[in-house]
Amino acid sequence: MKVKVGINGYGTIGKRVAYAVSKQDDMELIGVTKTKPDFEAYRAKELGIPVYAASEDFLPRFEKAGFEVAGTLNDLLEKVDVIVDATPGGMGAKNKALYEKAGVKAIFEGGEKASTAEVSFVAQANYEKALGKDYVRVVSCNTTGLTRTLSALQKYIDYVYAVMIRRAADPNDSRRGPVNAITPSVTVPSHHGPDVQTVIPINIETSAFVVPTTLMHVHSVMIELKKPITEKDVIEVFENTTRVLLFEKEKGFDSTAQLIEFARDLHREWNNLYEIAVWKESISVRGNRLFYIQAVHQESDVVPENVDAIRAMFELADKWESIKKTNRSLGILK
Ligand SMILES: NC(=O)C1=CN([C@@H]2O[C@H](COP(=O)(O)OP(=O)(O)OC[C@H]3O[C@@H](n4cnc5c(N)ncnc54)[C@H](O)[C@@H]3O)[C@@H](O)[C@H]2O)C=CC1
Ligand SMILES: O=C(OP(=O)(O)O)[C@H](O)COP(=O)(O)O
Repeated sequence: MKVKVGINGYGTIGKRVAYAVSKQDDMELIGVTKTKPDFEAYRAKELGIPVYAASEDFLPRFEKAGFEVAGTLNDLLEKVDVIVDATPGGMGAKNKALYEKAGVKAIFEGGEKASTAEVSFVAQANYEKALGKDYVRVVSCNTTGLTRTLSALQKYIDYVYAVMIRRAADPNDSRRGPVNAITPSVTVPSHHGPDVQTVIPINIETSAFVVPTTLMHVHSVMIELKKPITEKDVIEVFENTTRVLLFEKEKGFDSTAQLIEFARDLHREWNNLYEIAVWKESISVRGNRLFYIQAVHQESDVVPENVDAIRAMFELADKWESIKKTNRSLGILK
């Protein structure tokens, strides 16, 4: 059986999840919704993806442009087993009633509150919790990044403090720019720590800043250790952690710019870097404190999580079978 998947909200995350779903042999991409017939809608059509109007209200825009849609969101919901809601943050909670009415399972993204879904999800940390569930939230890019590395170190953690240096906008988002400022989240701790706690039970606080860059987020992580671990051990843990890669400044990875260039050199679609990038030299143990610095490609790290969430919701595979299958299909290095 192939799970029939629809995508509501074909933006930064939605189009990448659509691509990833189309790469799975146990899933079928049935269609995507658009609010307007822009270049992304035309490109989807060229790729053979059925395009639906996000609601009846948007139909006149498509009619005016002579863009033939396959129907509206309600028509799409009749054809799918699961809908991935990748609409702007907060909209998913409002859409949930439509999904419930249609009897369709739904995945929500990190812009939604944890209470929107039955479980907040990062595959390698809590895949089993999503088995058979109807509503799953794939947590935000930052929460996914923190959870990937912290879950690998969980047994050593007494307390975590992390500083989140967040990109101001995605590369295609000219509405939020130009920017020339650093914006602190003045509510300390920022929402990221509590959000990690929706996935793994650790003691964590975060503070956050938005800076004028579009490429990636960077996290400076400090862990107070419950039991000793050496730098060599931490390197070994990360070497053996899926969807986490070590990068060396020594080899020219000075900044997020070279990490993105690396993804380009791999000929990754949209220069996606699905893996969390940890700077190897930044891993430092001083007394009972462990420090490291990592970067998160906000546009893509949650994409494999959406695929695994679908598998868990339909109980198509166990955790490692799903993670390995997703990794292979997207060229994730380990
Ligand atoms: N961009 C990022 O860095 C990340 C975003 N997320 C989360 O993913 C979700 C989607 O974010 P993005 O893809 O960045 O947003 P986006 O703005 O790039 O895409 C949202 C898409 O939804 C469309 N849309 C607007 N109103 C709609 C409606 N009523 N019905 C259907 N579609 C509608 C927009 O036209 C756009 O194509 C949010 O919850 C966000 O917090 C999660 C991880 C990273
Ligand atoms: O949705 C996101 O960014 P955005 O709300 O700035 O577009 C990213 O997932 C980052 O979100 P977070 O900083 O709340 O983890």
